[in-house]
Parts: sequence; structure tokens; C-alpha cells
Amino acid sequence: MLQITCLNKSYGNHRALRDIDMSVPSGVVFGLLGPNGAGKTTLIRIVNQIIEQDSGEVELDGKTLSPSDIRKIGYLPEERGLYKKMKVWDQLLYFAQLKDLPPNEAKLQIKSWLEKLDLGAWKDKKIEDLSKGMAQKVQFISTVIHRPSLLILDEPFSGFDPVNAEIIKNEILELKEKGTTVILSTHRMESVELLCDHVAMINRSRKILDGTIQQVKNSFRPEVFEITLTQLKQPIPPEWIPKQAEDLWHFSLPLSGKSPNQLLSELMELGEVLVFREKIPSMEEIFIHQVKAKANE
Ligand SMILES: Nc1ncnc2c1ncn2[C@@H]1O[C@H](COP(=O)(O)OP(=O)(O)OP(=O)(O)O)[C@@H](O)[C@H]1O
Repeated sequence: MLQITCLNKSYGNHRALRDIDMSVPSGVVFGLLGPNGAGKTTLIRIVNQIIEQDSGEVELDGKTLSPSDIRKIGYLPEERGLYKKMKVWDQLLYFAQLKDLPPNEAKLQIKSWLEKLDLGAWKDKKIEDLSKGMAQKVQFISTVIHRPSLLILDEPFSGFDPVNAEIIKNEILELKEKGTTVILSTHRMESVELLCDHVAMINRSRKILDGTIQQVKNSFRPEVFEITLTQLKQPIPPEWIPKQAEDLWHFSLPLSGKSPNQLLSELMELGEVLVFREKIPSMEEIFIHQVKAKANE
């Protein structure tokens, strides 16, 4: 749906994006990851046409991005911005009309979203009278009210308690089910694991990783197995550093060139194998590993 080719952007002498290629498939939740200052917001601002790239191409649905595409995009910026003195209803109507939604349709949409997010009773309140979480919900509605086909969410869960974060997470998944493509920029790796189908990571202005969650995880498999034995027939070699809890022995072993079946049959000689499970790295572990590895280059 979104095709980014050889995108470059500098602020003065500082290169914020360097030769970025990225392809966001239609109908997925696409995680845009990277440490602070990596260049994510710069990329998002270019897609939203807030700033312009120095070189490179951004295509939406196969055509070079143009000002009229703004209606197809919903953008929730990290720095939230609502008019504090304006009432909830008036504000949402204003934002809907900015995105060319006819007033009658806008009113229907606003009513349905306010009810859905439990804000119906607050429609005539000013934003300054709402709690932070409620205001965040209003901002979320203002982002999706015009039914964008591409939704760009920058840290959408910040300011929400766990219950409301869950509500927003489910809304994002529902929008995806209805065909919306979502770009999610977040530092919360547990949200990435839960929501994203595909991820790309930017570090120091360059893209360093790209693929489905499964592909990314597969490429970082350390080929190490977590093992639990009981009823030992032979002592466990001390260099495996086993931890004993009553008659259970826990330790980890690398494959070291063996197949999983070979390793398993060797372990069966030692005792009853209760657990034999490959260690799969979490997205958090992959993120930290990648950022540290690049810092040491
Ligand atoms: N308007 C600007 N003028 C000068 N430098 C800028 C400007 N905007 C961003 N930068 C710099 O460009 C780099 C990339 O910034 P950007 O905001 O895109 O990073 P980010 O990945 O979104 O970071 P964060 O996760 O902290 O939001 C940073 O070094 C930042 O200081």
C-alpha cells in the first residue's frame, strides 16, 4: 500500500534518513521501530506531507503521494494536540470536516465512536474538563473519524491505563479487520508482539531490519534449548551449570552443530526429559541486541 524508495532527509548537516526503502503491505499492522532519534518521526512526517524529503519517492496505492492523499491518512502524532477550550462534539466535527467528511455522516460517525469509547456523556464538555485518558480517546477518534485507509499511530498507548490501552488495542485490531493499514510507531515491545504483523527498524537514520515478526524472530534464533530433566540416570556435567529444584534440573544448551533430535536423544540417556524447548527471542531482546550491536560498530 505504501512504497518508500531511497528516501533521504537531512536537517542542516544532520542526516535523519539515509536511503530508506520500505514496503508496507495493505491490511497489516506495520511496526516502525527504533531508538530515540533514529528518524521515525521524520519518516512519518514525510508520509504525512508535513515536511518534504530531500530525495527519494513515496507512493501510496501505486501513485506518488499528493496533497489529496491526506484524506486517506489518519495521523495520531506523539505530541497530542486538541483545542482545550473547545467541546468534545464541536472539536470532532471540526476535525471530520477538515478531512472533507459531509456533516451528516460526520455526526453519525462521532455519535457512534463516542458511544463505543464510553464518552457519550462527555460530548458537551470542554477538553480541559476531561481526564488525560479521556482526552486521548477523543484524539484517537479524531484520527479515525474519516475512515482513513492508512492509519499512522505514534505511541498510541501513552497516557492510557491498562484497561483503556486494551480497548484501544482492540479498536486497532478491529480497524485492521475492516481493511485499514496501520503503521504503529512505539517503544513498547509487548504491543509490537501483540499487534504487529510486520516490522521495520530504523537506527541512526538507516533501516537495519525488515520483515514479518516470524521472519525477524527466525533470523535471531540463537539455537539454544531450555531443558528440564528429572530422575537422573547419570550426573549432569557441571559445565552445563544446572539449577536444581528438588528432583528437577534446569539448564540451557546450544545445539553446537547437532540436530534437535540428536541433542534430545543424548539428554534422554541422562534422565527423563520434562522440558525441551527452543529459546525464541522476544522483540524486546532483538531490539536491544540490534541497537547495542550497531552502537559498537
Ligand atoms: N526539525 C528538526 N531540526 C533539526 N534536527 C531535527 C529536527 N527534527 C528531528 N531532528 C533530528 O533528526 C533526528 C531524527 O529525529 P526523529 O524525531 O525523526 O527521531 P525519532 O526516531 O522519531 O525519535 P523518538 O523516538 O525520540 O521520537 C534526531 O537526531 C533529531 O534530533
